[in-house]
Amino acid sequence: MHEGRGFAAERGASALGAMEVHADLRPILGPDLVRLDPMRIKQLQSQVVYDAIDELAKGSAQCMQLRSPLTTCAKLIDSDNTLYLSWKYDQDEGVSKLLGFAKVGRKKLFLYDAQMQTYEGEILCLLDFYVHFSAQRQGVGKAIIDYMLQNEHAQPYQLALDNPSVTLLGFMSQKFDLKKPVWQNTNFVVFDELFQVYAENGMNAKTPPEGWRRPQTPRRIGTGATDTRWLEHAISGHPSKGNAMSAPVEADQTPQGALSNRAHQAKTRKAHILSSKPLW
Ligand SMILES: CC(=O)SCCNC(=O)CCNC(=O)[C@H](O)C(C)(C)COP(=O)(O)OP(=O)(O)OC[C@H]1O[C@@H](n2cnc3c(N)ncnc32)[C@H](O)[C@@H]1OP(=O)(O)O
Repeated sequence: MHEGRGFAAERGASALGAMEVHADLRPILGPDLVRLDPMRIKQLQSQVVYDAIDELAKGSAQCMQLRSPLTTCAKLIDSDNTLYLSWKYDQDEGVSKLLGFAKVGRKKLFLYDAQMQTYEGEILCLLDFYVHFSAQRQGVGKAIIDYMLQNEHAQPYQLALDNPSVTLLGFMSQKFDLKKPVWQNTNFVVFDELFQVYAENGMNAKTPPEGWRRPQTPRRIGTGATDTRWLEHAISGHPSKGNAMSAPVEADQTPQGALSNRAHQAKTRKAHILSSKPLW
């Protein structure tokens, strides 16, 4: 426990329970489900909260066997991503407990459907999602995602998942009835429903959503020339804010990290998931 900072950051299988802060965070965080965009995080000006979020995010990295966390407050402040945090104040114990979070951001993705038809659009991406192990399977994750979707004005099938774990795919199947993941070569996963809704609506493929323009040069993805469609449900965002996929990849670049970086993890996880019998 770091007494000077007023929080008890447990690691691994400690008995402390969810990430605990020996302080009442209600005046700082407000409600127990909270949307923290970069501006809000900057305005918090609370090292205790920053440290607590960073510790919780380390738990996520440990779970995914990553050498360094994908989420830190410092990185968030410098990004276009938003953190949805679940926490609670325990009056009896006088501690605030950080239970879990989802980090989302909008990215411009090129996607294949199951028939290898390509699509292009800005998609709401689930980039990091974690509930402390002591609070898992109690509805916290579902509450975070519901709150996030409501705030982002999105439906579950409109989400792209960044390198999802088997648990996350099971969660999406069980809680949102999304059972047909379509793996992309970028290691994002979208769901078949995304393309079905597009097809059912019979939209004119030549008409991009508002705020979009077609690529200036024809794109070639993989080996074949592609006929790119616009995703009807692409969410318009802020192209000027650098949501493009050319943004730096958060991966451990050291030689030791090479084997455990996210891309490597994703490849092995994807191979494992695709070669396994479905778990749900
Ligand atoms: C894009 C990415 O971030 S990929 C990484 C996703 N994160 C992880 O895999 C980290 C480890 N897992 C977790 O942190 C959590 O289990 C989460 C975030 C996936 C879900 O949060 P929870 O609070 O447990 O979710 P919630 O209680 O709302 O729903 C539980 C459902 O999730 C799935 N689930 C959660 N834990 C498990 C588990 N250990 N084994 C199998 N399924 C599980 C099941 O579908 C479960 O439904 P059930 O309990 O009715 O069987």
